[in-house]
Amino acid sequence: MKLGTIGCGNMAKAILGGIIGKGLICPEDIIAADLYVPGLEAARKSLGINVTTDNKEAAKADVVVIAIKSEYYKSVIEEIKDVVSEDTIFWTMAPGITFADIENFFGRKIKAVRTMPNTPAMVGAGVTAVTPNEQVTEEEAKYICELIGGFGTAEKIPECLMDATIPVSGSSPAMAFMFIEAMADGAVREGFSREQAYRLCAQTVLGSARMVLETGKHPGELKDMVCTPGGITIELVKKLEQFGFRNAVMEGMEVCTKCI
Ligand SMILES: NC(=O)C1=CN([C@@H]2O[C@H](COP(=O)(O)OP(=O)(O)OC[C@H]3O[C@@H](n4cnc5c(N)ncnc54)[C@H](OP(=O)(O)O)[C@@H]3O)[C@@H](O)[C@H]2O)C=CC1
Ligand SMILES: O=C(O)[C@@H]1CCC=N1
Repeated sequence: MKLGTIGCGNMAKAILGGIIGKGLICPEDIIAADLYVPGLEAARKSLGINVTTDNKEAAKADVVVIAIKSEYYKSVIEEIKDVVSEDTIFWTMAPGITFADIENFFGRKIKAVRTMPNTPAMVGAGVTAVTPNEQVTEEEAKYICELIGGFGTAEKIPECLMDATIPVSGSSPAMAFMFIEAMADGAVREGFSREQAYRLCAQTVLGSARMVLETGKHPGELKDMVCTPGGITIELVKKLEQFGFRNAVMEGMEVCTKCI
């Protein structure tokens, strides 16, 4: 299988790094198109892939990943639609671009898979929401999920939840990084070095996330295990609630979805 990407920015490079690193597709069978030549050259050097400034070249691949902003989809599809065959799997990752939009831009039915990846893909720990359209066979959907497995895990969801997934997993690394940064600021206030503060805080978040995934216990139960009766952790919980911690998170997620 040959894979092409249109757009070779942060997400495309993260995805390609995982797919190549896991040996799922060799670099020689990958071609990335972008307008930004220095970025393409850097990707060619670091990943060993073919690069081009001609989107049509990348669109001739069997699987075509569209890793550009939502607002460019219409014009890019206009540019490539004649070289995209009925067997091509068109892999999207842009907020708000629906199957109906894609069909409308192409003016015909095509095989499409909508995804919402996230940047932890850069370290092979991404989670990607995925939904194939009716033209994609089960075998093809399985293959795309295998490729996604190169940079993390895949979660199949219905198309109606795709936009709601953005604040849940697509954008939420930003929230997680802000949380780690805020914790580290608190640690620095107490006298820790930045380096040690980031290690302590990031490892704590990583370990806590693993507990949720590996114990299967409710996060509230895990939180309760930290809160010694009459102890000091429950004071921390109370203070966070007083400042609207959960509400701030949910409000942020709501506005993110509304912006799509
Ligand atoms: N970053 C993230 O965490 C996530 C991003 N996404 C989605 O993935 C997509 C890509 O995002 P991301 O990688 O962060 O963005 P980047 O800006 O890092 O990469 C996009 C690349 O596409 C190039 N580009 C723009 N227009 C064209 C065009 N007409 N033809 C070819 N290349 C073009 C850009 O060039 P130039 O800079 O010159 O415009 C840029 O190099 C977006 O739809 C985003 O919403 C989804 C989930 C997570
Ligand atoms: O901010 C954005 O538009 C993209 C979508 C999900 C993460 N980043």
